[in-house]
Amino acid sequence: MNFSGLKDAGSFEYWKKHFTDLPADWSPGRVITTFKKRYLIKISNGLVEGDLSGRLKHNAGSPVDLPVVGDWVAISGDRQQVLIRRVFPRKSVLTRKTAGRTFEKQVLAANVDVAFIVQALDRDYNLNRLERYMTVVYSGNITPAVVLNKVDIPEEHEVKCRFEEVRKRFPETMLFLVSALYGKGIEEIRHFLEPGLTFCLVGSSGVGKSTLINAIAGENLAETGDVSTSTTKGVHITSRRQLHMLSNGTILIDMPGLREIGIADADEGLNKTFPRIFELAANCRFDDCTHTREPDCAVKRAVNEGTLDVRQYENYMNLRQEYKQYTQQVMEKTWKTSRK
Ligand SMILES: Nc1nc2c(ncn2[C@@H]2O[C@H](COP(=O)(O)OP(=O)(O)OP(=O)(O)O)[C@@H](O)[C@H]2O)c(=O)[nH]1
Ligand SMILES: [Zn+2]
Repeated sequence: MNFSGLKDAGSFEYWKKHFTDLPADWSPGRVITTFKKRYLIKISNGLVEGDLSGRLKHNAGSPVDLPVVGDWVAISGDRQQVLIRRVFPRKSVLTRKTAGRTFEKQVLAANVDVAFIVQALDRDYNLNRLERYMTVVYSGNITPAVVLNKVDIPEEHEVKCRFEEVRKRFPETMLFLVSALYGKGIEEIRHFLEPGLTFCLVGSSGVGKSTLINAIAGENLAETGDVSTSTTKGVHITSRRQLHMLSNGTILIDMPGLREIGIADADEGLNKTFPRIFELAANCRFDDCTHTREPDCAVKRAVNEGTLDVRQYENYMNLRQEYKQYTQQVMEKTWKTSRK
């Protein structure tokens, strides 16, 4: 397969090895955005629009198997009709349980290296929600970084306080204090970006993700979502889930504000987000301790002794419960389907 000319769509070394024996007329590409049932794909010499091949649609076990922004795919055809033949194995995924009472898993983006979790230092700031996002990001095999935006709004001491709070909770995680609107902290973020890697921005609506993308890129990328129309036959993209290729070789994926990000995959994510609880749990008397009523529970003991923040414990228990509910529902659904 010819990967040359795709460097600006991200590092593809990982996928190269998986796809050495594909038909000669297939070529690689990366999904830039999806709209309705069509896909915009970056290929070695430009952008093309494509559909799913019948076989790919037919073989997809669930919507999770269909391409999303960031996916590396194999395509065939010419510019008249491009078909996506295969989705390459994903290195990482940003997933969530879909909003509402359904228990569907939704893949929001694939092959993201680093996720900037953006919170605004106005009413949006919430440590519990930050832990929720951390869990989702870690679970998807993505490295988190935290951006506290709108530092121009609160008093200086409040900014400092929030900074310390997040730093203390996540000492290993990159943390940026930013005012996207006034350009503060943008240079630090640019410095952190790495050519070839894929970054995405997640966070609630209105925290300033689009403003931040534009500030980082130094141009208005996120507002209109336009892509080079000369190579896409004038397609106008309105999707907010879009991959931008910056001039320094970094890839940035813009995400719409998420009202709700339910926990779908979490085991690893919870352990990484709450490493202290994970460590403590190793000393509980029972291996399957639920850290509620069992005797000799090291987690509860730490809460009672004041060495583990009770708020952190409660948030952990909530997220864990949510994850359990999700897996239970999935199991029930699978069981019902298998009996049909
Ligand atoms: N004061 C202040 N306002 C900001 C800052 N960054 C963004 N805003 C404002 O916050 C509002 C929302 O910004 P957006 O960039 O659209 O937020 P978003 O996260 O992309 O929102 P969604 O598109 O709904 O997901 C706009 O009015 C911005 O001008 C900042 O650093 N300081
Ligand atoms: Zn326990």
